[in-house]
Amino acid sequence: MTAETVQVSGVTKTYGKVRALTDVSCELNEGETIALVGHNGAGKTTLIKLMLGLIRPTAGTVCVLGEDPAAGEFEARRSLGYLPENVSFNMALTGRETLSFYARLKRVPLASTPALLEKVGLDAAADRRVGTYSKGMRQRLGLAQALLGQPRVLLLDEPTTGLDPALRRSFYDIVTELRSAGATVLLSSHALTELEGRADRVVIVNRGVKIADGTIESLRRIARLPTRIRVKLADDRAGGLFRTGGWRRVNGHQAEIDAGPGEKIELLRSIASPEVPVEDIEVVPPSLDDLYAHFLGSRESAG
Ligand SMILES: Nc1ncnc2c1ncn2[C@@H]1O[C@H](COP(=O)(O)OP(=O)(O)OP(=O)(O)O)[C@@H](O)[C@H]1O
Repeated sequence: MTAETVQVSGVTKTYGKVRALTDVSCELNEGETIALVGHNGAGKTTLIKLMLGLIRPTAGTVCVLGEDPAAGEFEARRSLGYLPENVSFNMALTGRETLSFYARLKRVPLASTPALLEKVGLDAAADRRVGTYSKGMRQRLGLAQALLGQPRVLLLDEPTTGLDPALRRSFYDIVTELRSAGATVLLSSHALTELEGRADRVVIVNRGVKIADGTIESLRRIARLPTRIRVKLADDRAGGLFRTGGWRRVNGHQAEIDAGPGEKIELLRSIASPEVPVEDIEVVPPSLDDLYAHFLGSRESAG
């Protein structure tokens, strides 16, 4: 069994009259990458700040690496890495000086910083002032700071904002490496499409309430959303294809249908018939965007 690193139990957090989280419970495990997904203001940053011990829950408990993160002597703090949504650095310092500053704060050996700068692709720019860095470079410096001390739990708030596609890929390569080393990586994000295939689990929050929590596969099973089957026909003849109701012609050579749970295999068999001049078949399962919209919609209609 995998070990639990973070445990949030029945947490409610209010800021004055604003209720940011209501009775949220979730566990994060070792070697797991979790996507924390929700609208603006859903409560994602609040949840991360609670895990960091920057704020205290109004009700409920938070336990990180066996300790209360808001306690004065939170020993496990050095095993936590955090990348805030908006990284702000002293513009007058160089990248190397900035990272050394954080290494001292975290009591991490300074000797570990050059390798981190290299890991995030900033070695060549390490002696330039941060004020001359692009947004993506600052984001990468933020990531290097979060990686100081080989954290066991990494909390990354909107980490890929400002990164171009190549940098995003190298960012996710780093995340994969950390996960393999047993770290818990929590990524809060709006960029749902890029999280597919990268997150082991998805936690969806809406207006401070957790509305879904599971692997993408399990959420697909629960949501029972249709899988889209798209076929490319070799010519204008559709053969017996349209005998099955539900098909839509996309254009002269393409048609698609939404297959409900349990219908997919039967539909694929009917397409495989020699009567149908199929050139290509594409099977598109519901995306994370579709699942998110589904869970949000079912919550809204329930309440
Ligand atoms: N210090 C604060 N004082 C008062 N209200 C706050 C405070 N911090 C957050 N809130 C409110 O709590 C709610 C949750 O905010 P939070 O920042 O956790 O959301 P979020 O999901 O991270 O949003 P975003 O995606 O926009 O970053 C919002 O209504 C926000 O306005």
